[in-house]
Amino acid sequence: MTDNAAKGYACINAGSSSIKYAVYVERGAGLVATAHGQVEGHGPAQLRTIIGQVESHLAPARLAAIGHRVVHGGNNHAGPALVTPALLAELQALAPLAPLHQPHNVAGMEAMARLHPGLPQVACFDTAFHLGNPRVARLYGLPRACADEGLLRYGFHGLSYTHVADSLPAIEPRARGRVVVAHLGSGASMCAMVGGRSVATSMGFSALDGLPMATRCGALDPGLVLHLLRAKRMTPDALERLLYRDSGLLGLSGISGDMRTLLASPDPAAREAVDVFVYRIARELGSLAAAASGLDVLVFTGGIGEHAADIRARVCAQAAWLGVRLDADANATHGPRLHAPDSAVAVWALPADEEAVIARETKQVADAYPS
Ligand SMILES: Nc1ncnc2c1ncn2[C@@H]1O[C@H](COP(=O)(O)OP(=O)(O)O)[C@@H](O)[C@H]1O
Ligand SMILES: CC(=O)OP(=O)(O)O
Ligand SMILES: [Mg+2]
Repeated sequence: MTDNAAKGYACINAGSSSIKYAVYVERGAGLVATAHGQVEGHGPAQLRTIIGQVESHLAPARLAAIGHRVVHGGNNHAGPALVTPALLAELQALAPLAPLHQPHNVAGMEAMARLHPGLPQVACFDTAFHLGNPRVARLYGLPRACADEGLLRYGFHGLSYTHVADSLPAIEPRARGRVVVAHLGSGASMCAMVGGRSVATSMGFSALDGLPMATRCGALDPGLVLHLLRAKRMTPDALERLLYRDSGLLGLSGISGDMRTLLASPDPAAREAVDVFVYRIARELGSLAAAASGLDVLVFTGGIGEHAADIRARVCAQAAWLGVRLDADANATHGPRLHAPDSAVAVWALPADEEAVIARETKQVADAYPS
């Protein structure tokens, strides 16, 4: 292999339940995916599997850089950044704010640095897409000093929203209007975009806020947290476990955090968990439409958003007041165009492809790096 070989990029997306990965190689002026995959869990064995997959799907390209999804970038990163020892320390310090993600994001970087010392690695931030939200959308009703310390809304799933913002103009004439995207996966959030930019989002300071998720609680009254600390004498660790791992669809159903399992279950508790999920999405949709001053386009993405026709139908039925009308046949076959001819709102189901955004951002940063 020579330096003239095309450049290849490995993309690593450590989510809460699994690691997704992809290999992209340069072809002409663009990037083409040669592999896309997912491994359950986050340990060294999973990283070894990914490394094997990357090596076998790279040739004849040479590995030019490795890109990582990083869930929390704090306030300092409005775009992707080269991984340095200082950046790693900064990302580690943010780990308590994203305990299901950040430790795995950092572990992936450290493992790849051991395997490929000197190879550029790039951090691609979920938070970057929302950093330009208006200040009123970022502030909590806390004393000003709290905001000055960084106690603000950040928002996540930004790589997925970037992918939607990038793909929508090719298929939807009103893509640059008032768009709400529902990213419904193991983690779930929603984002209002105007002109292709985020103006508000359902997640906040941490990836706990907003919608109930597979195992996370979603928005809570902070008074309830105080009650758990005081009256129930919960330790911070026990509280973290309750809110991040034992709540959401899993906690509500007592059965599973996996939507497929719940939809297949006749158990009333499974049905109620799904009811709460749908209800909260519909309420958040109204809130985000208010933040965007209206609704032109609604996009569903993520594992549930792409594949669960029943969930989409129920959310859209509750959004009839906004002018949403679904084409039942198109919805049953996952569109991607889902709206009926008389719908005031365009509705789409689009695949989540965070790895495509990681590849593009990684190339952009690595190309500027002296090799
Ligand atoms: N055909 C389907 N019908 C309903 N739910 C589905 C379907 N396929 C996947 N899902 C759900 O998607 C969720 C996982 O979404 P995904 O975006 O892959 O998650 P992650 O956040 O881990 O990346 C799970 O709840 C799973 O049950
Ligand atoms: C931010 C977040 O919740 O990510 P994921 O959906 O990958 O768990
Ligand atoms: Mg995900």
